[in-house]
Amino acid sequence: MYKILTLNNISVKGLSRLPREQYEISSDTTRPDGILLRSFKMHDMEIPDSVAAIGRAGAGVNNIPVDQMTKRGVPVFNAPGANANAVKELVLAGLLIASRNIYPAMRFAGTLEGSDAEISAAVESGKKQFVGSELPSKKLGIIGLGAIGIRVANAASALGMKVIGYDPLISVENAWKLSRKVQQALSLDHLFSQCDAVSVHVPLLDATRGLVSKERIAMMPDGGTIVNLARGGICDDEAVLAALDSGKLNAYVIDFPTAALLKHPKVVSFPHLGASTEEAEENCAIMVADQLREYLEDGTVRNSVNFPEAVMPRDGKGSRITIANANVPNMVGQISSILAGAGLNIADLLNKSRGDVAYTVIDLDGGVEDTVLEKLGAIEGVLTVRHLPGKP
Ligand SMILES: NC(=O)C1=CN([C@@H]2O[C@H](COP(=O)(O)OP(=O)(O)OC[C@H]3O[C@@H](n4cnc5c(N)ncnc54)[C@H](O)[C@@H]3O)[C@@H](O)[C@H]2O)C=CC1
Ligand SMILES: O=C(O)C(=O)COP(=O)(O)O
Repeated sequence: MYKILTLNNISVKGLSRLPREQYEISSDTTRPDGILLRSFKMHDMEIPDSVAAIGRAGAGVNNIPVDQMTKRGVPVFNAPGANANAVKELVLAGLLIASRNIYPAMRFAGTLEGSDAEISAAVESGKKQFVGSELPSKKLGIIGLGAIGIRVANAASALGMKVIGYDPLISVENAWKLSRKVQQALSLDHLFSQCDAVSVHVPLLDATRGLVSKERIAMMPDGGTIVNLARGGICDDEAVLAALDSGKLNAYVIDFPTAALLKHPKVVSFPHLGASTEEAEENCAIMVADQLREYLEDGTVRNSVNFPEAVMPRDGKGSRITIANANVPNMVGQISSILAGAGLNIADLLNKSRGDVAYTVIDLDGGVEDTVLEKLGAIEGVLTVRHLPGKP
């Protein structure tokens, strides 16, 4: 029986991918084999050494101590693209809320009292305070052309906006998906200096912290909008607030409000709502539950943020061993010597590496003794050894 600890509410459709006769799922289990979570902050948590894998039902993994898990040989999975449409829709909503002054206009309408005739008169005289602008008159800069950025760029372009994107690490697959109308920015400064609105869609990393800075905001045309549904910290909030006060910026759309941001009338705050749709919650939970199950049962690695992709078909009968180790020379040599020394025949073998981690999947013709697993675990640099018995 595998034990799964949930640290957030995970969609039932996702959890149902883990059969109850094999999986015990609980929010307070001890010694779990796997963890499923959304935005729970794991950095201050003691992660039991029983944990073999972690599944993030979403995109961002800055709430998970990924480096620490890599050193332990524990893969962290996420659900790339599974909530991207939900975020795209909220970005478009944010742009429209800001450009049409929808929030103050709704507040104004909500305060009106009197007869229908009086309300009608107040509506007609009051509406001039909320005159907005239309999206096609604006140029939008997208920073980060991943699952979300691509969708925002294509949708904004289809709505008639001029769109320019910046992503020096764009994948070939994503580049193929980008509308031909989207221009390429050669640098961040090139993007900021010509965009009325800028939307960030990068992970929070050392390299992206404070990316929307005082200096870059100063390059924008007056009256601009910043949209940040990516993570708090990517924009320098103090610089944004100062630019809102001076009129340099007209609006800041944020999914990660702080006390200072909530007080400002030009800030459009959402309560981290980007991925909160039934569809996205289900998509993410299903994707990550499937990946966690495949890893626990077969050692397959798909969509990990710290492990190499490793998919080796399995006939199911023989034993499978998986080994995560430091990515140094002669590991496969040492592993196969130990197996040969124990008289075990390797039926199939896959070895992949990514950064500091290498991962080996070995199918054996027969079973394997615990003493052999102990010898494998004792090789210097080996992080984890898992034995996945054959299935009938
Ligand atoms: N508000 C919400 O509920 C949600 C927020 N997010 C946030 O959005 C982020 C992006 O999500 P996805 O598009 O799904 O991820 P993704 O991994 O598909 O795309 C990220 C893109 O950023 C690019 N990138 C990385 N560093 C960069 C840099 N320094 N400059 C420019 N581009 C850079 C990468 O090349 C990649 O193309 C997540 O990491 C997460 O923080 C994601 C989903 C929901
Ligand atoms: O997927 C992401 O990165 C998100 O920010 C979504 O967070 P959530 O799962 O809604 O807590």
